[in-house]
Amino acid sequence: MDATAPVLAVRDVVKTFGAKRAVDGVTLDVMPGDMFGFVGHNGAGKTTLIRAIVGVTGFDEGDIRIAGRSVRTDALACKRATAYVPDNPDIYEFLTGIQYLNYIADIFEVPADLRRERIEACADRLGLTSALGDLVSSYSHGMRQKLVLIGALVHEPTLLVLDEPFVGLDPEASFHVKEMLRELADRGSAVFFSSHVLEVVEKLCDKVAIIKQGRLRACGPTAEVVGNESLEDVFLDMIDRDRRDQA
Ligand SMILES: Nc1ncnc2c1ncn2[C@@H]1O[C@H](COP(=O)(O)OP(=O)(O)OP(=O)(O)O)[C@@H](O)[C@H]1O
Repeated sequence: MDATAPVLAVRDVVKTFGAKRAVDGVTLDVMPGDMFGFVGHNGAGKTTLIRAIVGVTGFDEGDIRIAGRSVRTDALACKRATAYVPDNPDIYEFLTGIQYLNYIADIFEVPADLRRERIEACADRLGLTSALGDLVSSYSHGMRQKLVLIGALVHEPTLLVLDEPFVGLDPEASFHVKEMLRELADRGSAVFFSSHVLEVVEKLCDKVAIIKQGRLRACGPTAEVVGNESLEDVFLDMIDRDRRDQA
């Protein structure tokens, strides 16, 4: 993989719902090794952009490239390089945890010994090993979240996209997930995730983008975006300034 080429390149992307411009001309690059945090208020456009990136929804204008390939014209290659952890981990309830993981590993053609090794390591770390034989229908939200995450890591994606990955996780699981994401990025993959937990984003991410009403209001290395303030201060100042400008 070329370390100087973006794993994810979003260019002037617009997504409309009727008259609403949910994503309004967003451009950003996520590089190999990046932990990239995507923050914004409720309804700002985070999930809409994430869905466009992973190819579960289309978009009206612009271009999205994953490892140099366009999600419009080379969708399958893009999907092969990507793992997606949605905010609502609705997965096949009639499968057991291990059946689900083997299903994902089959799709991504992960060899048997490698998948066993990865599944064991991740499940042990997240405390899910003893539940892998149980039906997904018996899992709590947090257990489903962990299972989807293990499924995402089982094929060592070039790009991992997560929507609110820490919601529903207990503090210990949250700690391990942060470590696992960091380790994936350290191996050269790119991690892009949305979160409302600004402290986590500030601590974990080397880059951050702030979206408001579909437009990027800040984007770059976390240290530069934050300056001498905290990410929370920057975010709240932005909202205050906008309120004053509108008054
Ligand atoms: N399927 C849809 N049909 C119509 N409008 C939609 C649809 N999906 C999203 N929107 C609108 O697009 C805008 C952006 O929504 P989106 O879900 O991307 O926000 P978000 O930043 O992920 O919010 P949250 O933090 O609450 O999850 C909102 O105004 C929302 O109402």
